[in-house]
Amino acid sequence: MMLNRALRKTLASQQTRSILRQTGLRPVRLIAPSFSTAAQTSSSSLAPPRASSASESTPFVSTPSRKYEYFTNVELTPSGVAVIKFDNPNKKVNTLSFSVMREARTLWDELASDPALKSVVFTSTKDCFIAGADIFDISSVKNKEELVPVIEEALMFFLKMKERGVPMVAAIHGPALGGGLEWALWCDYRICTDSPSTKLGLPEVKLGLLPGFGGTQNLTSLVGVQKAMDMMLTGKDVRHDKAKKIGLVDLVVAPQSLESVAIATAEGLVNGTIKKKQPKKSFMDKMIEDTPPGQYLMWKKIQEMVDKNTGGNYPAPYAIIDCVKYGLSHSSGLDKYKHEREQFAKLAATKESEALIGIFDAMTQQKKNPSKVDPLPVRKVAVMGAGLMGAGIAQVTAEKGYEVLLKDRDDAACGRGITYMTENWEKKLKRKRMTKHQFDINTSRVIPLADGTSSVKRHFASADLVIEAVFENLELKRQIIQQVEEMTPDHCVFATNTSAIPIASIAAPGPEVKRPQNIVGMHYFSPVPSMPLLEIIPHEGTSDEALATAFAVGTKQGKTCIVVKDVPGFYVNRCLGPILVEVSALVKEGVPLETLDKAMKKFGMPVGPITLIDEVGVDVASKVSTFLASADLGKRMGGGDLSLMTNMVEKGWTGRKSKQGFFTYSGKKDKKIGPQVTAYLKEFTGGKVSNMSEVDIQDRIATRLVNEAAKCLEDEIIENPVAGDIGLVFGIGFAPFKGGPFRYLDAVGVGQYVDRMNGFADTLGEQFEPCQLLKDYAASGKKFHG
Ligand SMILES: C/C=C/C(=O)SCCNC(=O)CCNC(=O)[C@H](O)C(C)(C)COP(=O)(O)OP(=O)(O)OC[C@H]1O[C@@H](n2cnc3c(N)ncnc32)[C@H](O)[C@@H]1OP(=O)(O)O
Repeated sequence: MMLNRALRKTLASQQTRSILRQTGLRPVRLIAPSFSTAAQTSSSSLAPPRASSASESTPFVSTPSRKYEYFTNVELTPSGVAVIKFDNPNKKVNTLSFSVMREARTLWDELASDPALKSVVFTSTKDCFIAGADIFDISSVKNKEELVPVIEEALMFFLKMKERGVPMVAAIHGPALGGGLEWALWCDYRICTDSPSTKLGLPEVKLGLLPGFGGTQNLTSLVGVQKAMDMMLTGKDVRHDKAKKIGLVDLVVAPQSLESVAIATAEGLVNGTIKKKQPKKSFMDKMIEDTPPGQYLMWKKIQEMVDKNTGGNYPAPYAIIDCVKYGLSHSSGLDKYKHEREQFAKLAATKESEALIGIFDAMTQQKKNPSKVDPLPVRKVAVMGAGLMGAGIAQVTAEKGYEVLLKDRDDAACGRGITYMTENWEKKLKRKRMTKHQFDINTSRVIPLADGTSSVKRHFASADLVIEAVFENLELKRQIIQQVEEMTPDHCVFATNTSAIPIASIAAPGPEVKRPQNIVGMHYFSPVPSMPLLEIIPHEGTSDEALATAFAVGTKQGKTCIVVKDVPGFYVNRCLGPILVEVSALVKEGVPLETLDKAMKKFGMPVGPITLIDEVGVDVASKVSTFLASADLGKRMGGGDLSLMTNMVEKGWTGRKSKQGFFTYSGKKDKKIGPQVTAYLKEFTGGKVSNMSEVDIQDRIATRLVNEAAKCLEDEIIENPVAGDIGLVFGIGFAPFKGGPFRYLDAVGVGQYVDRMNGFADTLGEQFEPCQLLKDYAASGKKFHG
């Protein structure tokens, strides 16, 4: 959410443009990226004096074995700096679990009583500062009211540390998220590294929560309302340069200098050579945040954005707004923190939070490679086909450090692919989501190769993985395999990006295919750079190595991977089939298109089904649904009239791309239902108009989707409900606050769901009959998630 930009736009339109030019867009000076550079400007307060080296430290606790479970032995330097290092044993990241917080209190009590203590540095032994409060501890508390005293204890602990009156420095390398950043916000000085892994953020909103360790208050005082709201309402993290620019950190250094600079800073804060920074606001920010008209506009804009983005379905953003507003009107005393923790506990008890935490858990679980063997080492990836799909795959592959060959039939086709990638990277560069250095490296990693280029064979001779993204044509795909097998080494994995052709047919042994064991399906979603899901489809003969390799590369490309069975539509499109039929049935019954879209947006889908069809293309939706209708889904594809879309394709109404689908598009945002579509629908429906209730529309579409997901689980097309949830949330945007189809079933109650489906089956037909698995769960009262 570009809150700042939006507010500036509003204010600018109110005769403040000149002020904006003079003040609001003034460039902010960035800090030198490493300590060595900072040290050259030694008179600046940004350049701390040389640190007493870590090797001069004397052990504070000189036990031979480790004294604390979650911290390394704390050291006190000769100048009285205590270096406290978070170090969760046997875990990749540090979290603030209940036990860590308990031990932190004990540690502090011991440390604070030492008169030699002059200042403190908090840092970590891992490539992670702190990933936040422990999400699983929060989930494990059944009665969420019990979280209030737990958070109160944490707050008392932070206050107690502050009361000791010694300067505290947070030395951050790697993620400092949620409660981790909140810990740093209690410190007097924050230093972070310029490593790409360093990111600072308050992502609690993504878990349906709010920052409960004082974050809503402390972040707002530090960086101002607009920037704090932007961070807290979107949950997005910021990198070192942005963190410095907005005043979230005071200093940025190279990782190798972090500890010594932090110690030197702590010493400087004690002896007065370094001053604690006071938050500063630009003139424009003061106008917006500190004047009644500015505040009025600011809150109006924030409210509008939250309403638009959440559809009223997510309580957390509203609670965050409430806490910040409360804090601004109760700025002194501890009331504002009390209010914050009470709101936190309320949110933690919501079903939305439970669902969103479920998604986090599922995403984490899906990062684990399910294969029994190690993936093959992959250095070079060849992408066949430089269309939208191929270029997108090449882009995400190059971004993650692989060498990429982008092959197509001629220079023009390769050029289009390269242009697509370059334009995307230029956008990132412009938005400061990528440095010029990264841009240059990425572009240099991709080698375009047109058919017939003399070096093709040489390049392919060292490819470890080939991903094919050409037309959906079985013969063509097999011809490509033949070419590739001739040029590549024996270990090279061949991944086919198909949405419709069975992997088994592509990999069937024959003159074209000699290494079927190396073939696996990798089904990407379009547009590849922004869609988070990847379906990985082994056929019966796929080797464990090939599967493991596809999974590892997909995960490294930033995708959440689910392994699915080789059946028509795989998982996501298979579930989409029954929805498309049901949409055609509802349209045939005379439900207006806008009503359909509105109902499903209210259900929580990011866009309604009519808009979705126009966006993916009426031709694509029509092809998928007719393909699935002729596949093995039987009665589950019944009950509609797919000529709705095939007629449209014949008319050339293919959706947004042709400016004419269900809607007529006249601009980026302008769309309406034109007279030709109204006339067509009149003919299609026989003039019927239905005033079906919103709930009935939602249930008719949702039941068919959810039933198909359950049938996929019954038929072992997906491995478990976790994969089923993540697949539909990330693949088609199934309401994230419902947590996916299986969490949704658990929340509604499978028994009730089955009753609803049976009711529809009685009146509308067998396409609504619940699958056996749903009937079994309804009978036993079992839940999909524990
Ligand atoms: C009042 C305060 C409230 C809060 O603070 S709520 C929590 C807010 N924090 C977050 O939402 C951050 C969540 N975590 C992440 O975004 C990522 O993780 C990281 C960026 C920190 C690291 O990513 P990567 O390097 O890819 O590792 P990985 O596979 O995601 O996680 C490694 C292990 O760490 C566990 N983990 C990560 N964060 C937390 C957490 N906040 N609470 C509990 N566990 C966490 C995972 O589950 C997994 O565990 P396993 O290895 O057993 O699968």
